[in-house]
Amino acid sequence: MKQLRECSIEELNEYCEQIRQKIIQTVSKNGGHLSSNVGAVELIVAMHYVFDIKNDPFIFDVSHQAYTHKLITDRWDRFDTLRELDGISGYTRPDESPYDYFVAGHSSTSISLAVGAAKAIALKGEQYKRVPVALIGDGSLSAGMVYEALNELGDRRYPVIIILNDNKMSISKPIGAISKFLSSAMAGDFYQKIKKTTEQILQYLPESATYMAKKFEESFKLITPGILFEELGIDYIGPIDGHNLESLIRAMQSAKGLKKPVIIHAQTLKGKGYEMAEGYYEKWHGVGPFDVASGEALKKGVSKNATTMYSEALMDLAKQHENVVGVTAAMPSGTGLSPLIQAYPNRFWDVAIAEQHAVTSMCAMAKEGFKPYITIYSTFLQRAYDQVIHDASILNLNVVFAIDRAGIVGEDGETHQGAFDISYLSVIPHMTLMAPRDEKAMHAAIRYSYKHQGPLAIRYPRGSFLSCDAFESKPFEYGKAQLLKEGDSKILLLGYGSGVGKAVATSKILSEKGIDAAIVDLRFAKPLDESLLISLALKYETWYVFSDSAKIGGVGSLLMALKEKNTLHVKIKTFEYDDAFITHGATHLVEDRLGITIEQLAGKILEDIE
Ligand SMILES: Cc1ncc(C[n+]2csc(CCOP(=O)(O)OP(=O)(O)O)c2C)c(N)n1
Ligand SMILES: CC(=O)[C@@H](O)[C@H](O)COP(=O)(O)O
Ligand SMILES: [Mg+2]
Repeated sequence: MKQLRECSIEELNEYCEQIRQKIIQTVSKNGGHLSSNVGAVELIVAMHYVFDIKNDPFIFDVSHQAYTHKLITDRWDRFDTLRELDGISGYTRPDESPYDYFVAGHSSTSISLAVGAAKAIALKGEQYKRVPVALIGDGSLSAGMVYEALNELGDRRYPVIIILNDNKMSISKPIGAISKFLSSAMAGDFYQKIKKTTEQILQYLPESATYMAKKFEESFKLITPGILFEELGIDYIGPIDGHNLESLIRAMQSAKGLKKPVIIHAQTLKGKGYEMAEGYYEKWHGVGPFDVASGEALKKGVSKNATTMYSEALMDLAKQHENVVGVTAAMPSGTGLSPLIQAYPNRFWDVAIAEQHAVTSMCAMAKEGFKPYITIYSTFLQRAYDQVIHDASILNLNVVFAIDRAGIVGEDGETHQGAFDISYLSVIPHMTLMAPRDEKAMHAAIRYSYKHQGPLAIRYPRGSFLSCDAFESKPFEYGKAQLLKEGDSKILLLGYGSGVGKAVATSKILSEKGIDAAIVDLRFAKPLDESLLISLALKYETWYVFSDSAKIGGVGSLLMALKEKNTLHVKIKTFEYDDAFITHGATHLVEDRLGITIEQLAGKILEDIE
């Protein structure tokens, strides 16, 4: 394969087509982020053509759109292992390739990384030999962290190239003034025509007139999105066609020559090159395996997932109580809030990728007497941790954190696992933690949540619960657990949330071996049901904890504290996650790697008994 820079535009376009087909074929088999990636092919090929991957930091925001970068660098042959356990990650990972500058998965970090890299480059005296290049999408431009970075960059003026991939989509249709501003009319054809006409006139005018004409063209920037960036001290180039390699290469070369902060505004079509996905389709952002010809999903979800259960339960509550409101941070379908936003557009909002704003704005609504449901993935709530403490908990406000994707999420890997919410929330005064074990319990939890006083976190998994139908569903009562079954042995299995189903399944394996374990559904991790647990300690001396969460600060450690406080004579062993980030791959394979499948857990208990 020739070096990119030796290729003609025709050859580069051909190469883009090969890359696009490779992405479509691979994602159709493995699943992954389709429309973001096929829409960014020319952008990334042009980046590699103009900039030096061995020298210039290539920084991909979220990096879910970086498949082309992986294919160009050193991973074409391994690309069919995309998102598989021990395979290529769906995000950039420096431990996967030296060409991946930084890890990503959470949005809007790229410009801060570029500013930091630029500072380091300047301090090392490499300022004009290396330049950070950040690729960021229009959706990711809505998060506050971007403006923290632009604020400094525009002032310090380090040479940094920002490539804005504006496909007028986040996961779903983007909301907010910034996306409206980016797609303001003047950024479209009219401005391009004026620009082209100006350039044509320029060719025939004497030098002196050129200056005036240049000023005339510059003045038009005042009515393009460029004004936002130019006023912040960031030079603006665009808007340009993000699928036209010649325009992209020319823009990137001129940006590189400016040796100052520049943003290139490239307009692309999300899903470009796979017709069914071209345009504004939320469903083609993150997909499971699908048939390329028909676009049909190959794996249909069998049982109702926890997200749908939550969505239905919240809809019931919203119908009953007008003061129920809620937000999502740019994930209306992923969190199940779409039906509520449609049914009650004045009470449920998508606030864009703005988790901190989501939390704090809902705290003001709670202060005003509303009952907000802040609906957010466990991993993305990490972005608003201070707001949970500072704005929701100190005032002991009646806000509900509906924490989706709690536990192992699978192919998204380290940056997305919902491992830490129990640990990071249980330490906050006034915070209550609870978790339903199945659909009936989800409805009961949401009914309970409405009357709960103070901040309340309800966690539930990606996908569906394991069945617990054998046991009666009871209304939730503050701090109360539910003893599901007594046992003849001295063994007690304590489940929390999705862990209850695992405890139930494990107990079935034990009973086949003649071991009759008791099972308790904790229902609350904070506060624990102290009186019940003290009484159970008298009968069951060995406790096994089932919770999809990190060990440190998790349910097991909360139980250890209760044991210490009450001098309980019990041995406690938790099956929560060790102190390590959890890799990507199908959840059941990852759990097997961690040794926490039901069969493995039953085996560990049997080993202890022997
Ligand atoms: C902090 C954070 N919140 C939410 C998400 C979920 N998320 C992943 S990609 C995405 C949309 C990004 O849109 P854009 O930047 O326009 O990229 P595109 O997919 O359109 O190329 C969102 C909301 C995330 N990765 N990080
Ligand atoms: C890139 C990103 O962060 C999201 O697209 C995420 O992958 C969605 O996860 P779910 O598939 O669990 O909704
Ligand atoms: Mg976008």
